[in-house]
Amino acid sequence: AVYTDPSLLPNSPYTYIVVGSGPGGSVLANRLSANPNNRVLLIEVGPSDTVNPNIRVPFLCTKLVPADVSWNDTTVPQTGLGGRSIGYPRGRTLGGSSSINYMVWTRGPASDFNRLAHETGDHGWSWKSLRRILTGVETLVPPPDGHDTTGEIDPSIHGSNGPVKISLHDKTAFDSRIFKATSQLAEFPFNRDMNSGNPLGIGWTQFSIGDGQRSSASVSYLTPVLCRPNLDILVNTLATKVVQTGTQDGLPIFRGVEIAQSASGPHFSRIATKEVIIAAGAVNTPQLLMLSGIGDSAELSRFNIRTIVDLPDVGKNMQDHVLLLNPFWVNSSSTGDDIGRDSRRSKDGLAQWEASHTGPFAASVGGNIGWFRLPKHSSIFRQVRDPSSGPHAPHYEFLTVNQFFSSIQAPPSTGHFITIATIVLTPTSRGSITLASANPFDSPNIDPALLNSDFDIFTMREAVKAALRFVAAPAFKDYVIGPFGDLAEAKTDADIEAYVRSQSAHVFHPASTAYMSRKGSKRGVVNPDFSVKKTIGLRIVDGSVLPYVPAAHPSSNHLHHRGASSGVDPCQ
Ligand SMILES: Cc1cc2nc3c(=O)[nH]c(=O)nc-3n(C[C@H](O)[C@H](O)[C@H](O)COP(=O)(O)OP(=O)(O)OC[C@H]3O[C@@H](n4cnc5c(N)ncnc54)[C@H](O)[C@@H]3O)c2cc1C
Repeated sequence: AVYTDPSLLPNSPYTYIVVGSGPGGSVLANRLSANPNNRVLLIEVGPSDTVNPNIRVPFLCTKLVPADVSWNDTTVPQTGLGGRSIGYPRGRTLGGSSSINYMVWTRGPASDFNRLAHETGDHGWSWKSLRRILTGVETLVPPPDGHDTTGEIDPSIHGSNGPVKISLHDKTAFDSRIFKATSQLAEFPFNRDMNSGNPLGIGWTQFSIGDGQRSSASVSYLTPVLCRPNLDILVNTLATKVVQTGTQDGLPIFRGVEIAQSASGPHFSRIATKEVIIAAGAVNTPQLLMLSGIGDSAELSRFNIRTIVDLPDVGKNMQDHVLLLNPFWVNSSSTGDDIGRDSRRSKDGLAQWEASHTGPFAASVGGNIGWFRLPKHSSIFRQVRDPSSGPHAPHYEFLTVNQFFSSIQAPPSTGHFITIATIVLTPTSRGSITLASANPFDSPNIDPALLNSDFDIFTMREAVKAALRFVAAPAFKDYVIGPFGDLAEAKTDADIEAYVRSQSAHVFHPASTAYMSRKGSKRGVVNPDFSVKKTIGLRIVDGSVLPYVPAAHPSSNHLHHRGASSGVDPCQ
């Protein structure tokens, strides 16, 4: 059942309490409640994902930030961005960020998983071990326009019975030019399926969209099991603290959770008989740990919080992908620009989606993706060790959008555009989450340290130059007119660097703030089985545990946690 008031929760004890309902928490709540002997409580601070009807409509994904279902946070000033603070949205509703994200579905390179297996000493994390699970979470369905996708995806590496529906998007005129360009420029080869473990090249984007609708973690893992009598979901309620309930073999047991709906309102506590699992995401998980006395003792004492477990790496090692949106003028009226400008077309598009879940509103942004490496002999490698996980792992990404797209520059009222987003995938900058106050209802200090290293700025600069080379392919002759705005003025490396620093933002992929290390290692926050070091009864299962932000869009990676479902048994 779904509860909106903590005072109405049943009194009988829960076996597991899960905090946060993003991809990490939803999968866990589903899997644990599949066993009828477990009683599971899932706590989410945001409302049900049914409160905002735009969540279901793929094209409206850019309208969910900030909204009633997103955290409205900003970063601390970012030195690498010329001192700007930028918005730092995450989902704040059932499904977490998977309910507001852009639904790009990527597994990442095999070597990312193999590096995790190697560094944690746990072979279960290897690509070979996880491949079956990666396939098992998906059901590949036709695109909204039903076109023949032969040659655009390799169905043999995708699932047909998993909870998350995935699909390609409808074809556009821009797509055919992109694929022509891949046959003309050796630097940008075609890759039929980037989810094979070797993503290098340009291919069709796969989306967690099924039958024209968002297939979020909530839709895939919670909705089918809402009627399980042993699963309670509490929304609109913040977990303010995990609470020590005892000691065993000298280690603190954390099986208690304190919850509240406002700082001044009543606080309640619940106890799990087996475990508390934190899945509050890479920003809020370290905050919750620190508020609970788990973290760097020096940091905690600044807020008069008694240290129960001294784990200095809590909140450290923060990583995120840097994003730069590069719009180009084009000589074509078949872009998505007019839909945003013309309310009649927009109304018609929405009406078509409502009637049949087809048309422009059935698509997200980012029709094609390219994954690339810096050349081996790049000067930066004389100074910095290659931070990628292996020779088949990318350093940067292109994401193509068939319209003007920018979070910084206002959309022009006339003209037609394409946008090539360039993204740094292997940042060497490391940021942090620190407490701003001891009040759990206050946001923490968010410092992703974007573009804070020579490698990151070098890579973004080279990615922009690669995008300029790409649109110079013969396939775009008479189509791409030229770069829009500040990029048009950037002629030298120094100009491009200034452009990069003034226009970059992040691509909403915070990670690594409670990272995993070998069992017994003094570094890190969790062991390879997600248990929090030096504690009993407490685990973390979300993006914060990954030691490196994946060279991919990470939502799908999160679902790959071992134990993720291959199929969900709906309640009868
Ligand atoms: C705008 C946007 C676009 C994105 N686009 C893509 C994309 O196209 N493809 C992709 O793969 N990834 C994308 N991502 C990233 C992806 O969605 C995240 O990496 C993923 O959802 C992280 O999962 P998580 O379980 O770690 O945390 P989250 O999804 O952030 O979930 C955490 C949940 O915990 C809740 N919570 C936090 N603190 C508490 C507390 N104390 N008590 C109770 N509840 C709490 C939050 O409200 C939230 O619902 C995007 C993200 C955003 C924001």
